[in-house]
Amino acid sequence: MNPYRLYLVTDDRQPIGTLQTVVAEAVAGGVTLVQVREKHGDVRAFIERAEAVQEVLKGTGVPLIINDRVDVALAVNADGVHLGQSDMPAAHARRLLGPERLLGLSVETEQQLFESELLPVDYLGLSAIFATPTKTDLNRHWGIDGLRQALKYSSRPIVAIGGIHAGNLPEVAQTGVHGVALVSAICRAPCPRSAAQALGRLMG
Ligand SMILES: Cc1ncc(COP(=O)(O)OP(=O)(O)O)c(N)n1
Ligand SMILES: Cc1ncsc1CCOP(=O)(O)O
Ligand SMILES: [Mg+2]
Repeated sequence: MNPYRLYLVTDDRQPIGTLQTVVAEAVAGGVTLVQVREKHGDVRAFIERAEAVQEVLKGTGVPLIINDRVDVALAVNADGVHLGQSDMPAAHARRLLGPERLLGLSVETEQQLFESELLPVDYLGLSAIFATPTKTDLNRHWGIDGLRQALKYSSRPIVAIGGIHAGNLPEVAQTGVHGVALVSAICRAPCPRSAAQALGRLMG
């Protein structure tokens, strides 16, 4: 099974109850991987929210990924970590996480894409495909052509992220990308369950 196909990244602005409801609905709608992404609270809040999501995921078979923080992933015994370019280096993270946990890395430039071939990571998050209000500290976007080039070059599974929704997902899926990661198209949907179902169908 390809775990990257429909990858939910949580919205750190949602209260913990909403977070749990969104994750439960999204899993019912077919998401294959869940990342807890916290950019504002302290480490205690991060752990609390990660454990709240973990409770929802229990028994579903959907793995839990922690954004940025290897210590939080180890503390809650998560299934993996997603690292950015200024987080702990991938080799150090791999040593701490062991060989089994999933390790993802964001790549924002061609140079980072080339370097990633030598790193002990399981997948790449190609960041960002399109501009998005969810993350505004990115100054360039891969677009569909950039995504196609990255898929040709990389030996790793690629997850496309940034500004993806039902309207543009067909052209993203057409590239043959391994997965798509989404925040607002699921978390901010009136019904996260049917949004996930519809997005999953578009992924094919
Ligand atoms: C699947 C996936 N891809 C990319 C990112 C972005 O990570 P990063 O560049 O570290 O930025 P933040 O998410 O930490 O703001 C991601 N989180 N997930
Ligand atoms: C976390 C992240 N990394 C690159 S773009 C992005 C935000 C994606 O959010 P949305 O799916 O709402 O555009
Ligand atoms: Mg990060």
